[in-house]
Amino acid sequence: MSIDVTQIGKQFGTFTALSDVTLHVPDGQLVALLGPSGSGKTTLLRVIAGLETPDTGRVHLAGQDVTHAGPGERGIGFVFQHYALFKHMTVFENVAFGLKVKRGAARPTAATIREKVMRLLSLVQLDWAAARYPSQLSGGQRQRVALARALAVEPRVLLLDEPFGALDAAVRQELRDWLRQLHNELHVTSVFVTHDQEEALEIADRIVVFNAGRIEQEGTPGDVYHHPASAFTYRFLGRANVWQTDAREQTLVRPHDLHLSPEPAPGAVPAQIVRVHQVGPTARLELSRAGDLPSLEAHLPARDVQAFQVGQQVYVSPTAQQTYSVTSS
Ligand SMILES: Nc1ncnc2c1ncn2[C@@H]1O[C@H](COP(=O)(O)OP(=O)(O)OP(=O)(O)O)[C@@H](O)[C@H]1O
Repeated sequence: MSIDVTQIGKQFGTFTALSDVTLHVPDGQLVALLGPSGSGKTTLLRVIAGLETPDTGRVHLAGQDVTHAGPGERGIGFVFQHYALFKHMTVFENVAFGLKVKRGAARPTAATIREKVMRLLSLVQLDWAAARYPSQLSGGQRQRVALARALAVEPRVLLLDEPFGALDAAVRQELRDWLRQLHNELHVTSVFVTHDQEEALEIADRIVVFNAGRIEQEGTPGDVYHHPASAFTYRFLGRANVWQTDAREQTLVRPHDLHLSPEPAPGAVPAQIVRVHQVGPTARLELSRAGDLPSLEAHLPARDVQAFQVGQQVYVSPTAQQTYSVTSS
């Protein structure tokens, strides 16, 4: 089911949480809302869910105006950062809950509920844990139960608010891959809030970058990463060096786009290696430049770093760069 939000504005007192936000999410897409803390991502998710009423603008689901419909009328599933499973219920009962509380004819038979819950549990690879309690599961497993529970009522839209935020890096990675796979199977239109750019770039069909209550840029992961329209997006999507700056313009370079040579080369500027930090396949070098030019961070494949050492003078040139007018940062 497609989602359209049009010119949404939302104030909390004098604070503007959302300003003129217009967004189209086509049916079946997985879209990431990406931005710093406080930029309005969760507020937009809550507006789509009907948990927050916008001051201005409209919300349409599948072309139908739901701006004033309650959350229960929208057919939306929600998964939050902190898995709110019922502690006193087994995994099976947690997933079955939304089906059991349905009223009258909408309530499936016990056999249908059982079959559906077990199918969902096998989809999230937790059928073996049906009789366990949440306290007997890891954080990642609990989050998968939360997702199965949200899917049980067959939502037309799935909203995920930092669903893996509380988990450690390895589990996050595993759940990312798994969520992407699940989405490929189910195609439920999904909106996913994160402040982790890698997470967004890896799993989303489209990325919407938020900055201070506004949409800064939107596009495919490739679009926003390779063609950031502003210094804000460039900086938010990865580490950035200020190569050159003046009153009007600023040139930014990614650490892996800096080329280092022990010998002078055309276009290369002298710098001194201040620190070499090598863990894993990539080495990080800190470089200082003469005068008051900002220092640089360069990333090299670990096998290339042997040629360089702390204190050495090197010559640095960018292999790719982006220039922005200073007002856009
Ligand atoms: N009910 C509320 N009352 C007052 N201010 C609020 C309320 N809800 C959100 N805000 C403010 O609106 C701003 C946007 O909040 P929101 O939660 O949408 O940001 P976010 O981008 O999701 O941030 P985070 O990544 O930290 O969750 C924040 O400054 C927040 O303090």
